[in-house]
Amino acid sequence: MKQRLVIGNWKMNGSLADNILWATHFRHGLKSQTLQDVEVAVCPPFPYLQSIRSILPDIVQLGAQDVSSECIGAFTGEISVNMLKELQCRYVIVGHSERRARMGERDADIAEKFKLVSLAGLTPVLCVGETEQERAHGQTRSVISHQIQTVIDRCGAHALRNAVIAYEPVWAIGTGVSAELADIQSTHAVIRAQLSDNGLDADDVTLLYGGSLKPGNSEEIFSLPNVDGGLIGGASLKAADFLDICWAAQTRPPEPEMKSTNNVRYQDF
Ligand SMILES: O=C(CO)COP(=O)(O)O
Repeated sequence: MKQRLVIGNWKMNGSLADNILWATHFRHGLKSQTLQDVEVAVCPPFPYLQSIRSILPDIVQLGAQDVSSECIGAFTGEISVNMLKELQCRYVIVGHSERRARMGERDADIAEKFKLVSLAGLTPVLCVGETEQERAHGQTRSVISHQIQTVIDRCGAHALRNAVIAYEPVWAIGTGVSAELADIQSTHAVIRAQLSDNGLDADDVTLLYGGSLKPGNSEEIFSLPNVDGGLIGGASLKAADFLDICWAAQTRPPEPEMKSTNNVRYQDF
């Protein structure tokens, strides 16, 4: 079975002190049991990348929440892919719906970012998903298909090999209401069909679900045959919750007593 991937996207949350505490708790929590068949990554805010890297064990990968579509030069406030590489990022999120909506990022900008990330040898995490309105108009498939096709047309299908696509229905993000299992399953199947129409194998691309994924629903979502893991926002902000999601992603589940249902396990740290 394919290794699952669990990525925490902290967005613009926490102070330096909070995030250092999170990483310290997570490191201690990981010691309680070896994670099997799961790759874990966290995407802290840019200024904290280096501090978090220095605390987390090497088995936890670092990711960035965004990247510039330019390589170098007079682009005030931008962060290049080479800078992310220097900071030991392995994953780079591109096209998150919050950036599409609030920063006006278009599919073409996102495809450019995707290209730079893959050329740099890092792994792009392409976020796709429909808004509430698009869903109500029955446009889910066409929206997602366009988001993916723009990247394929700009970068070539081969660029998606070993890449990650995260299906994040916009209406499920931060709402506490995740998509129905059947909808996740069918949308992921549609994405896989599009990838295969473009000459890719089903296993070439890691397909994540994101949107109100939490300890209470992660096990059933990860059990869907087309889901290779999750991209987690709110529930990644508590180390204990994120750890529980990581345990749930294991293909061989942990012993029941190793699972945490609250933060008690961390009181000593
Ligand atoms: O946007 C997300 C991850 O990128 C999902 O956020 P939530 O898990 O808070 O719904």
